[in-house]
Amino acid sequence: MKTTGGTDDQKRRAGERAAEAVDDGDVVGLGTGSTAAYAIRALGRAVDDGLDVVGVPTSFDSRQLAREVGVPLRALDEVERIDVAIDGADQLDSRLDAIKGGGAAHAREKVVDAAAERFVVVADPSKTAETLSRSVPVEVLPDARAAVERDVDALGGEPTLRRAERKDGPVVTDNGNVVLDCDFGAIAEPAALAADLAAVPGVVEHGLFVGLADAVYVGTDDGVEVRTRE
Ligand SMILES: O=C[C@H](O)[C@H](O)[C@H](O)COP(=O)(O)O
Repeated sequence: MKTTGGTDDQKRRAGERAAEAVDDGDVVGLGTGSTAAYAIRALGRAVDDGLDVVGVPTSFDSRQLAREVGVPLRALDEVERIDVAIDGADQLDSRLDAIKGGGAAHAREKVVDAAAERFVVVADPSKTAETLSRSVPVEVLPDARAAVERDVDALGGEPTLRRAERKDGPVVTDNGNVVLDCDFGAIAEPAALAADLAAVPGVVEHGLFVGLADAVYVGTDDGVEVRTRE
């Protein structure tokens, strides 16, 4: 499922630049995916050098990596605020709206990213687009799959159950649910589609992140392009 045309160096530049913007004493949302991982590793090095931060992980993988690199962790319900969240994206448009969930982590990511005072997306140039058009990952209660498929179809989408690669059967999220990748073609009104999907019974969370990002750091071959919400 995960596809990206970006290079590791582009992702590293974006992740490391975002980590540099973390201040002493910050509570940091730790996103999921290969780009956010560079930020987590950079934070680990900064902690070694004396930075005082607490990380709130968004997935099994981000928790594991943060532990490995020595970022102190708290669960979301153990912190009173999140100062900044750093997270990747599968596609981004010029309004900073995003599609996330290529790694099926979007439900917890959305809670953490939305709770953050400042949400920074880290990406490579292959993720940017004028209009969002990738399939939208939709996390669904397993028993509701068929009903949600019918509702997605009625909304003009084409749902496909995400299947595991090294196991028979579906991908099961960190929350015990399944994922429908829903192809809506070019998404002219992301906010309207986000509201429609959120209203479908059985949908736990969808991967449209509309109006949430404050800034996007796009790593390029020779630097980082910073875009902020106007
Ligand atoms: O579920 C996964 C997350 O939404 C990731 O942040 C997203 O898929 C981007 O990952 P990557 O940086 O590996 O392309």
